[in-house]
Amino acid sequence: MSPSTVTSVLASVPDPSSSAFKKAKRQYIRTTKNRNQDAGANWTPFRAAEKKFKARFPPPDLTDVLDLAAEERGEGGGGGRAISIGSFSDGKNIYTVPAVPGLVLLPSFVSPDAQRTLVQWALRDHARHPNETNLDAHYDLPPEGIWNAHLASLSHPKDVPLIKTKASAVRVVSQGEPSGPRQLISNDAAGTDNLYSLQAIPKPPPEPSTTVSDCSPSELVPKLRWANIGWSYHWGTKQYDFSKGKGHIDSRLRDLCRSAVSSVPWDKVFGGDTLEGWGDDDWKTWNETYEPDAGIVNFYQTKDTLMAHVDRSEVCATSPLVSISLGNAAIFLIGGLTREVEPVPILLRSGDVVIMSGPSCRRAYHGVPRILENTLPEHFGQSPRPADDEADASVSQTESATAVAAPAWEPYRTYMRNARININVRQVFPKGFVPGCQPQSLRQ
Ligand SMILES: O=C(O)CCC(=O)C(=O)O
Ligand SMILES: [Fe+2]
Repeated sequence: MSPSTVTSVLASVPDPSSSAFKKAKRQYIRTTKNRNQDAGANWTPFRAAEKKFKARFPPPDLTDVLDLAAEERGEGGGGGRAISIGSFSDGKNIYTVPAVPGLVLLPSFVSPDAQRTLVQWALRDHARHPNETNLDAHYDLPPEGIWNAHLASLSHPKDVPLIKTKASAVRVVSQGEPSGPRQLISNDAAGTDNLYSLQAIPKPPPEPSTTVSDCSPSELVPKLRWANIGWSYHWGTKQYDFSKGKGHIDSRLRDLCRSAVSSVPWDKVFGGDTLEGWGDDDWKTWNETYEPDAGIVNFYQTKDTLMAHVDRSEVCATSPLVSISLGNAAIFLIGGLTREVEPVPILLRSGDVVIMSGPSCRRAYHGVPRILENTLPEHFGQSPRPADDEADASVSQTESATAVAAPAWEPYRTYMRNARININVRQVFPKGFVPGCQPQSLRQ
């Protein structure tokens, strides 16, 4: 990483004279006083990397983080770990990372205009009924969704109805705070062979927390953590609940994902492969068969992390998972089929697209141990072009005239100052398949 990149990224790590740094140091001394010096000896390489990047004190050394923006500027941020396999007309590259076969990185694929549109889409149009969010288990949310209730409360501050909790007087076992980290639940990998037994597993609604209280929409907005799109993901069992039907996937998001997938020269990614572990479907047909049908919108506050996990609930175990980063930058770790594989740390900036594809990468452990504070790009200070509300969010490689700041954008900017949004889009089923048909239909 070049000195200029190091400086801009390290701006997110507290300065040693700041009170945040001193507080982190005090906390570190307090919590490590009685710690066994060998505590880290049994950590897997993945766990050790998570610990390193999560640490508030001492602040992590980011020198080895794969930074493709620096690579694009010719400053060598890839350290030889990423290979360009193609480029767009504006000169931006498409990269693979040989250590993780099937991983494709498209830095700055989403234009600043489209990033702002996607942020609006995620908060305003997506995190609301009928899509499920993490808050639904615990609160009676208004039908217009928590974000629109928050906007209304900003316009009418004197008349803000409280959001009521769902917990009844009966004591129930809490499943944790609504804003807490994701639970560690081990789930069976979905496939054509066990789809029907996985469907039969009971998928009860989550228990409402008894430790939360009624609060205003604005207090709840920072507690938003995820929203489902398309097929409904059941977080308790980590399996899809097809009985709920297939939710809508916004056509602009679908087109964006399809354009990312079709821009990749797949023969350069998998051309030398033996096709072992691929099943029926392989990369040669993705231009016709790739069809996103589910996804999770992740909302991170800058202190949040996402622990190591494998996304194994999709029947399509090799087709591309398209992951779009918006807002503050993050460290993304991706390793291999077990936590024993040393992960590659990758700096993901707003507008970057990660594609996880093929049998190794789709089942690789990955996670987000750190969001980097104060890395919101400047263009989040500008409102989208007026037409963007309805406009196509697809990649416009040519940036439009600077937008005039509009009061309507201000709440989004304020939210994004301390946030990162990740839109994680998956293909659960082969194109055209409808669950509930005979199992054989998957194999035709
Ligand atoms: O936030 C990210 O970049 C990754 C999210 C992720 O891995 C997931 O939603 O499964
Ligand atoms: Fe994931």
